[in-house]
Amino acid sequence: MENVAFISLGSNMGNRLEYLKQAIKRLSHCSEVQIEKLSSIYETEPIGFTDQDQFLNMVIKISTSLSPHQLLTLCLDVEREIGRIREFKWGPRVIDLDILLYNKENIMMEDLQIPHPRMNERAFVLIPLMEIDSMLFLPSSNAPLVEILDEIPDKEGVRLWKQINGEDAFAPFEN
Ligand SMILES: Nc1ncnc2c1ncn2[C@@H]1O[C@H](COP(=O)(O)OP(=O)(O)OP(=O)(O)O)[C@@H](O)[C@H]1O
Ligand SMILES: Nc1nc2c(c(=O)[nH]1)N=C(CO)CN2
Repeated sequence: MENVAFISLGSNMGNRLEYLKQAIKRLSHCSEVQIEKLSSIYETEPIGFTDQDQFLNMVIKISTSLSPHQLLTLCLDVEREIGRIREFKWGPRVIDLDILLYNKENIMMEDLQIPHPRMNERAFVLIPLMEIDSMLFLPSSNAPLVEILDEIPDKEGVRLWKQINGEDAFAPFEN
């Protein structure tokens, strides 16, 4: 499949690991998506709205024949199928899927911005993303993401929770 995308996953309600696993399984069941790599899973302090439970966060690399908007629709469908209910902005969620990067494209639409507009402020996104590919640049700005991560003050709030080395989408979840 000709396109490469990176997706951030997060969950801070219920069986967080199970929800991450379900989301990856549902993405992989799409014939136009191939899971290429998974980061480890990190337990992270909530950012933005802090009065909520800690998250589990990770990032996955996929290859896909879906367009950016088709990929967004798939991510929103997966969130809805798993049972995400949006009560308020940045509130608790069983699952959240954010498209971080899609090839080297810059997309600025009302319902879709890629690169994700807040990814360069978030250690809970950049740490797992750099684990997958430390050579990534922010499209158009030519800024290496590893240097952007160095500038983020609060990296203590992101702690390794489950080391994942496999490139198989589910093996790391089975043990
Ligand atoms: N790159 C993107 N990935 C996912 N959703 C996006 C993206 N850009 C824009 N959106 C839009 O954001 C809307 C709201 O997303 P959501 O409620 O999950 O925000 P959030 O994840 O809680 O907050 P944040 O966007 O700061 O991570 C989605 O319906 C979608 O249309
Ligand atoms: N630690 C952490 N904080 C967040 C997260 C998240 O996934 N992890 N997602 C948010 C909105 O997308 C807001 N704050």
